[in-house]
Amino acid sequence: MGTGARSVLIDLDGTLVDTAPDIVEAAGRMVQALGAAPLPFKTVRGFIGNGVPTLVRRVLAASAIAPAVDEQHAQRLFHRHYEDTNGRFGKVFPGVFDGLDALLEAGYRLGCVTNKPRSPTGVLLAMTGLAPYFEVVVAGDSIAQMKPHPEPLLHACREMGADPALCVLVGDSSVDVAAALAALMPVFVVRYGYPGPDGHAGMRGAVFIDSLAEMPALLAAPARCQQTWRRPATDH
Ligand SMILES: O=C(O)COP(=O)(O)O
Ligand SMILES: [Mg+2]
Repeated sequence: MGTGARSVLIDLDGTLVDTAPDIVEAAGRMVQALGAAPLPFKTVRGFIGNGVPTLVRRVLAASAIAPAVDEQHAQRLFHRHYEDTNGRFGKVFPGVFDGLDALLEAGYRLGCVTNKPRSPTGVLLAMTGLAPYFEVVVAGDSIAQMKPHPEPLLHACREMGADPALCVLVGDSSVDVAAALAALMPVFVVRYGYPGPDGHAGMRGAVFIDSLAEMPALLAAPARCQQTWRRPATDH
């Protein structure tokens, strides 16, 4: 195998599931409950990636809502509405089930590392039928740190009893790229996800893919993967 990787850690929002419709709807209902008009879909989709507290903060800052509004209160509103919208409008991206099946077939072990909180993560993975694929799930409130900190990735490895040097990450955002590089893991980025405010331009060291189904062949292709190993963030 090219990377020598034995385990594949995979992001959730924007990588496995197109959750933006559910998240944007819940954020819109939160904003309406606070007396303002919902923001455009694309604006809120661009705020996804750093977990709920950051999403809520960004939505409040971009909305015509009194600056005095209590962030904790807004977060509670978001969570309440997201309980209702979670898994309702979003869909598993094309190629995901094929990719996961092929990875398991090829002998890789799988972990899911998301900044989404544990409770809705569990619900969504169960609803979509994705839960059985993953040996471990590390969510946004599982430990003290979230991506872009490397610790959630390293924590997932510890939980799996896997060597981080033999893991890769598949994600969609600059948060995933930063976390993987800090954990010294090769990182693969799906082009269809939610890259964050700076788009794909700043994602140095990432290998881009169009479908998770490409992963088994890529992990077995020495040239491309070794390039990722040897060229972390600073080199491009
Ligand atoms: O909840 C978020 O902000 C992002 O979640 P993700 O890490 O699965 O993309
Ligand atoms: Mg994501």
